[in-house]
Amino acid sequence: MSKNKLKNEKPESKKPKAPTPNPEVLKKDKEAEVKVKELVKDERTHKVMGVFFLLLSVYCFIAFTSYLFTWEDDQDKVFRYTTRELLIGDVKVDNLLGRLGAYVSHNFFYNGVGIAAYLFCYFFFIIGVNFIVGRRVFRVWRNVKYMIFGLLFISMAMAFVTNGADFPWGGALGNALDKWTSGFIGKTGTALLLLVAGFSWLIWKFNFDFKWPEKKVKPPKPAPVAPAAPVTPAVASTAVPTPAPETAKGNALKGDGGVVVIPPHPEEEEEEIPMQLIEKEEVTVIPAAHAAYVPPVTPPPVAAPEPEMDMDEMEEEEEEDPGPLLYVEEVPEDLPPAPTPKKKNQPEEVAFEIKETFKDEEDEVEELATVRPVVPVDPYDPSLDLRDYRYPGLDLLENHNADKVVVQDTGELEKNKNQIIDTLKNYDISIQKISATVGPTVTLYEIVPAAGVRISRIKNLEDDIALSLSALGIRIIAPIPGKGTIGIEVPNVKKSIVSLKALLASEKFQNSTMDLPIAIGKKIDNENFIADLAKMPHLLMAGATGQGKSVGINTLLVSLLYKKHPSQLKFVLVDPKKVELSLYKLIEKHFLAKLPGEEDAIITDTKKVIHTLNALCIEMDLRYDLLKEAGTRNIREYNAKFTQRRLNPQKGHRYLPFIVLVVDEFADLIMTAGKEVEMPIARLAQLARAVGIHLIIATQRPSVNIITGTIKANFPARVAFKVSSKIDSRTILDIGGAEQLIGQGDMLVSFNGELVRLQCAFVDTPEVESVAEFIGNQKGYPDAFLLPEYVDDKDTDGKELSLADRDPLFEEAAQVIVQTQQGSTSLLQRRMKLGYNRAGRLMDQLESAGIVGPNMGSKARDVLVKSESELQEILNDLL
Ligand SMILES: Nc1ncnc2c1ncn2[C@@H]1O[C@H](COP(=O)(O)OP(=O)(O)OP(=O)(O)O)[C@@H](O)[C@H]1O
Repeated sequence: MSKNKLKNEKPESKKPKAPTPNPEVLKKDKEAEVKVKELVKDERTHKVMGVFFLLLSVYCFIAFTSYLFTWEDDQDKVFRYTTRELLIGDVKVDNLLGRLGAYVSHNFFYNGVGIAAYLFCYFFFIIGVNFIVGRRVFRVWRNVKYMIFGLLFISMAMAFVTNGADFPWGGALGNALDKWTSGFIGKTGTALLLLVAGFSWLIWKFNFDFKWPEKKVKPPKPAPVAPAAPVTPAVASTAVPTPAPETAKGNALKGDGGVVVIPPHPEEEEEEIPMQLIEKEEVTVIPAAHAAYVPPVTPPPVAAPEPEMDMDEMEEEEEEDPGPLLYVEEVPEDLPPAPTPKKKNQPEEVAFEIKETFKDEEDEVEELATVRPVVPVDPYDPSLDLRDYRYPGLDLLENHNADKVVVQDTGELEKNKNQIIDTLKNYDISIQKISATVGPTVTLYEIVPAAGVRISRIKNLEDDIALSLSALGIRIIAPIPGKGTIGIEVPNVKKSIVSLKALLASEKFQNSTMDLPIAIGKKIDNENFIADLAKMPHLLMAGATGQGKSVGINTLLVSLLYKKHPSQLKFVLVDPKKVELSLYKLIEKHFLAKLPGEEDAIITDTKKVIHTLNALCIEMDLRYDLLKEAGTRNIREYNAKFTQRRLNPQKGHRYLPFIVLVVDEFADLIMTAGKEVEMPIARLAQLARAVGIHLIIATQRPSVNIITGTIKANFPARVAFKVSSKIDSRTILDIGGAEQLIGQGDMLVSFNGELVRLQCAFVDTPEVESVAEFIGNQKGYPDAFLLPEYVDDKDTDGKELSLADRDPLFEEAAQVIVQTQQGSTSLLQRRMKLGYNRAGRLMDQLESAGIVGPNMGSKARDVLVKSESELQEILNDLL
């Protein structure tokens, strides 16, 4: 904390507890506070615990193994001496790990569980691994159960088998169990008990197939008819809903999606489904005749068959699934498909589909029963698609010597203070008090003027004070909003760099729960300025060339990359300068969005910018439709509902990532495309906030013809680096001051009605490159996030009703309309992810082909073609 206060000559200022005009000055840096709770939650604490347990495991292993060879001598000593004498005294033992090793091993083996003590090494090991890796690699509860069983069984078995041996094979526990059981059921009974327990465990673990060879097995029916859903145990464990075929419709018991789930009758199942399958699915498999119909669902992307679950996994399922075995429940019709790759052990998500494999005489049961376990459902986790994604580490960033405290010359501070006082005195302005706050780039001198002094007088002396201090970039804030003081910002002779690394490492950023946290820089009092882009909700940046805009954009982008998973955020990058954002090409498959069919995700061509902006507008409209259908008001509520699986992906619902549009040189776009760019930007700025689309627009030339009133009105948050004139400053901030900045990341942020001076955090190009490389080297999505297609009206004008030039999606649209029998443009939009214009044109073409009737205003058009075969004939005729 580099906060210094200068004392005034006035006596009252010397009072130790004089009220400071600026309580902020005295504010402690909150980063220093370390709360125990946070410490416990801290990843590093977990890693330390992990290392501890791993070492404990190794320690026990060495001690135990050594004990196997040295027990005879060491046991003697352990018996001979008291614990105190043994541990503190000077007894010589042979155990590799000394007296403690001998003592611990003796207690584990002799007084404990004998050779089964090695189970503790295993247990410490799994705890250690779980802590270090930071996730449940080993299931602890399952292993605890195995441990308890293992300790009892192994110690007792060893005591029984080695009865009378000198070495404590079974330990005190084994001997006691053996003694009691032998007395109770005799030696033979104990042997049988141990065999039963041993075999039970083996069967439970490995589930051997005890098939009696001669047993007549009723010939099973051929494998399921449904082409997309073969009935195999693998499918049974698939976490993705599978389609029910058309034939199932005839047997629907409940068209509204209700499901009756009945455990199978053991006799019915026994001969046709392998034992394992029956056991696994006993909760969900039902005889087809009893099953209610679940409406067919679209097949999910092909999922690799899962290996069969072993009994442990089933056991886990049972533990985790408190749901009843028999229940009748409405299936929430809007259940999204589970994410791929699928999580093992997610019985709640299993959509099991079984085709009755044999008919009875009346051929009654030829149907597919689709059963969906209904409660409870795991929340949908969009990040599971890239479940192994690792967030970039802070080690990829540089400190830029930011940790070195740049000590300001106190002499200089004193000199400046005196100069300010003298200059004001020259104009007959006396002051009560003056204090200084040293920031990274400027020092703020706060003045409390004497009673009766008019603030405007001090304000008018800006140039004189600058002259007297012979410094550039002096800014006078009169008064400082919210305080009864006047601020004079004077550039420091020695400036310190604010490294992005320090900001990202700060507690405020690390613990932030903001939707889109951006670490912008440090305030004058060295407080970190971290804001939520989602709340801003857009950012307009201006600054003359070379003043830090590009660094500023990188700072924002890198902050977001450090906090967001690729499933949660997509960038649309517009870079007319072609070089500034090209580094981000590496993260195309993780974080970038682009137009379908485009090669490059970073847009440099003005024409493509227009298409992309319009595509974003379409995406915005589509998102609003989705929000409306879901009965939600914003992306947060919508995504919350979707992750709770209360929205049906079959109806077009999907998890909506935030989209951040970054335009590096807006002026260039406006010069070349004018209104064509301005209009979609203004639309997005006005409306896109609620649907999670946010804009960061930067420009070198903040003139009124570029930052028009429409644009300005929709960008409440604005950032100004140094600009060349007061007029530019007024254009961007509605107030002068940005022309007084000193460059190199010195900036003014106007946000929430406040104007704050910040030193922008610095991140260098090689750092951005290594972050992008780190992300880019990881497995990404198959392609960038695709925006909806946009077809320029101008490209198609005059052709639309000519069938020869019909839209490439014509056939697909016709099929959608005929299958659903709804002549609705918005249906086409949603199903095919199209913009309104294109869907409207397609509808007109369908009308010309006689597939739908004429436009009926707000009502859907009539569908004139009633079956797909009829449609096929029409399409063939059109060829
Ligand atoms: N926050 C910062 N801290 C320290 N130095 C900075 C900071 N931001 C920028 N600089 C310095 O200023 C130089 C120019 O910055 P930058 O490239 O971001 O300017 P620009 O406004 O994007 O310029 P142009 O419009 O010409 O691309 C950087 O190379 C760096 O040396």
